[in-house]
Formats: sequence, structure tokens, C-alpha cells
Amino acid sequence: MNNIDIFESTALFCTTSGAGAAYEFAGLGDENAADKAAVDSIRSVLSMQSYLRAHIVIGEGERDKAPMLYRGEILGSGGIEVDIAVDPLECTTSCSKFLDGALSVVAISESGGLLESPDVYMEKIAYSSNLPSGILSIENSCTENIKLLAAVKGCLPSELKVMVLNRERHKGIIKELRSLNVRVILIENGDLVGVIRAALGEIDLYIGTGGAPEGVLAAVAISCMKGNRNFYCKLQGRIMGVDEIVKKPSVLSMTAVTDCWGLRGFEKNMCQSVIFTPSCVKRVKSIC
Ligand SMILES: O=P(O)(O)OC[C@H]1O[C@](O)(COP(=O)(O)O)[C@@H](O)[C@@H]1O
Repeated sequence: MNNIDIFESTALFCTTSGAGAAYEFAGLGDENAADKAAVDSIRSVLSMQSYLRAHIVIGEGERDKAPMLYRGEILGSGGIEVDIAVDPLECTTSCSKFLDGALSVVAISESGGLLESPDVYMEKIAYSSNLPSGILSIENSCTENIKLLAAVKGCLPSELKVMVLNRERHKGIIKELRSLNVRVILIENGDLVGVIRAALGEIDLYIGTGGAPEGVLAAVAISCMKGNRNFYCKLQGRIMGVDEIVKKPSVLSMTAVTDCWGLRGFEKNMCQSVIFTPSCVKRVKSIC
């Protein structure tokens, strides 16, 4: 087994375990209990590892004071030194309400491979990896980016589908999109999958401000895709692309707690995951 295979199986083990633990609380209206179950379960999986020494660089949960794996926490008793970015339960609200979109997510890289970031907000734009790099800028107005994207795609702004988190802070962006007749996909939660879907070309653009942990995890997925890495972000005043966030070959595993992006939610010890590695992107079913 090479390192990437080890990272892949460990990441999958973590997310299937986290998803199963969170699922116990799906629909019970207690976000923190669901989050804590996923956190505890992933922590115990990583603590058991005798072939990894895991350094947590992203442990989502600081911003909303949710249970979390701590940035700087070291788990596992030895072997390969790795960086881990983890969102034990992405879309906690969706899990607590038994709505679509809840996932358990873990990324693993060789030591020093992932950006270490606090759980703060990050501005993000993402578009298809089949389009040229750098045609849009996080510094442009939304209107400028839409006009540039429409010109490169040879279409009208009204033919573009743009995803935005439905938040008060995005009122201005949504107003600009409406004035251009763009089709706006307004989501209540889950910009991690939104950014990945834009990079895969399933939607034309993801734009807006969300969590930095979700941004780093999305960058890992995009670092594994063929083509251009069209994800740009602004974190604490610094503009970055995927290469500044992911510096070494990395893997990402996402397991559905509730139905999400074509993955069936956890059910009778069966779970569905999507795994991104430098050589492939695949969907897998496992028994847990
Ligand atoms: O809800 P906020 O504060 O606008 O933060 C946006 C972030 O929340 C999410 O929608 C869900 O994250 P949580 O599971 O931590 O609630 C993320 O996808 C997104 O990056």
C-alpha cells in the first residue's frame, strides 16, 4: 500500500464512522448532539491508528462554538506524519432537521500539505475546471464576473446558473444577479458541495462567503480533479488559489448522513461516500 491508499482507507473509515454516529441523531432537533457524536467517533478512529500521526489543521466548529476536533490536536501513535482537515458533520442543521445535505468529511495529506486555518469566514468563487484559469477574480464585482463568464461561455447571463448561500450578507450579490437575469440557486446550507459542483461544471458558478474549513476541504477535492483549478478565495485579506491551500497530494472522503448530491443517506449500516484522490474520483458503498 502506498501513502495515498492508506490516506484513502483512513479517510473513508473516519467519514463512515462519523456519518453513522451523526445519523443516530438525524431528525432529533439537537445539532450539538449530532455534531458531538461525529466528532467523538472520528477522534476515536484517529486515536486508534498505529501507522499515522495526525495533526489536525482544520477542525470545523470554532465559529459556531460547536463540538470539534481542535486545530493543533495530535492523534494516532506513530508512523506517517499527516495533516488532517475535518468537518465531522457538514450541515448540522440539515442533520438535526433530517433534511438533505448532511455529510461527514475528512481530508488527509502528507505533513505540511494543507493550509492551517481558523474557523473564520472565507470569500469564495468557483467555476468549471474545463474553462481557462484566472478568467474571474475574487476582486471583481459580481456583475463583472458574470459578464466575463458569459463571454467565455458564449452565452447570455440569463443562461447561467449561479449558486449562492441564502444569507443576509449576500443581499447585494443576489440583487446584482437578479438585475442580470441570472438563474440563482439559493441554498440554505452546504457550500462545500456547492463549490465542488461548480468546479465539476454541474453549475456555472459558486459565489459568496462561507466557512474557511469548508473552503479548504473543497480545495482538496478540486486539487484531485483533472483540468484547471478554478477555485479562488480570500481568507483574512489574503487571496489564494488551490495551490496555496493544498501543497501536497491529498485525499478527501465525504459520507452522506442524509441524502446528498446523489448519495443515499446512512441506512441500516449501509453508507455511500464520494472519494477524491489524485488519480480518481469515485463513489463507493460500504457496510459499517
Ligand atoms: O451558516 P453560516 O454562518 O453562514 O456559515 C456558512 C457555512 O455553514 C454551512 O452552510 C454549514 O456548516 P455547519 O454544518 O457548520 O452549520 C457551510 O456549508 C457554510 O460554509
